[in-house]
Amino acid sequence: MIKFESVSKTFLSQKKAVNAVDNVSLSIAKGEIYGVIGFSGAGKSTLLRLVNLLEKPTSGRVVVNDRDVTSIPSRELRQLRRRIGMIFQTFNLFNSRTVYGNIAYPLKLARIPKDQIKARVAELLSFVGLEDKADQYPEQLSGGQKQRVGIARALATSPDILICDEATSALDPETTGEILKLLKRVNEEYKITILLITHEMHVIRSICDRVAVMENGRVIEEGQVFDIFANPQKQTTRNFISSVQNDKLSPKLLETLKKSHKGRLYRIVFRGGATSEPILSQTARKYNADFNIIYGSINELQGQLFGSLIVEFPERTPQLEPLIHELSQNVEVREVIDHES
Ligand SMILES: Nc1ncnc2c1ncn2[C@@H]1O[C@H](COP(=O)(O)OP(=O)(O)OP(=O)(O)O)[C@@H](O)[C@H]1O
Repeated sequence: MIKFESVSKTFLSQKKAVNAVDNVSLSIAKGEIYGVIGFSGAGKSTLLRLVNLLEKPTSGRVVVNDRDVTSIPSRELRQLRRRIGMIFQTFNLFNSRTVYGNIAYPLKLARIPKDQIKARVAELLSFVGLEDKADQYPEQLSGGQKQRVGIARALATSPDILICDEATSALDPETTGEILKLLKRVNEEYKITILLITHEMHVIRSICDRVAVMENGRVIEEGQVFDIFANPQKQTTRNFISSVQNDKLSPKLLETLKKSHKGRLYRIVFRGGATSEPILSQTARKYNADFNIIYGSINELQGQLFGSLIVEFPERTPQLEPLIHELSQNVEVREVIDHES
């Protein structure tokens, strides 16, 4: 559906070359929600803009719907762009047009007859839940409502692909959740492939099937969201994950816990299958040991359970070493000695 083949994009800025996208190869399948995450300046926006040729690659190929976008004539490019909807962090609505006018705009450009435009806009307004706002202007809408208009406008020409440039970054957490649910519906009900960029890991965790982590123009890690969460390879990825895991101990909290828990502290990481088994209690019972769960979180991710607990075993536990050894056959176990980065 979308393929980046050894794609690079270099900008010349004050006579210095900036490799915004550096030899990226990615393949996004039809029907997927694919997320690209990275810090500011990682190259995400540039990568996204290569899909509809708002930027031209310096080298490599970008293939969309089996066509190399860099080599197609401009008339065909216009047609291809109708197959690719785009939404933005700042919504980019026309302030002088009503909600109706904004959504109708791409249909007018495509010379669709007026009665068909009316029917399509009505359908889209109902889909995004703004039936009663057709005659209002963007300035009369909340951020979430503006993004709904942005989504309706992007869907107007029935695209196959929706690209989202930090679509929820300007919204509060509750509105973000609503917009992400709407994007999920866009994907499921209209079967639209979504490519999104974000710097927020919770966006990836909420709706993406696969994720690529970008740093300095390169993809440093890529895969199924669950696999990346369960087994991150790079420190940048770990940092993004810990921003949503909420189970890392700060030095201050560790100090407090150690004051009130004098035993040995272990972090036990659960990934997928292991969470459905009572491994911890079974193993502790076998060794006749007590334990105390003192901190942690278990979340759902792509239908699987995932998370970690910090467990205290009393210092006097008689067979602690074999118990920990047996536990670590099934789950990841590590002693919490110092604060964790
Ligand atoms: N038109 C341009 N001319 C010169 N340099 C550019 C241009 N566009 C982007 N860059 C540079 O390319 C690099 C990647 O920028 P890009 O906007 O793609 O990153 P990003 O990950 O989307 O960051 P942000 O989230 O801040 O937008 C940055 O160093 C940026 O300064």
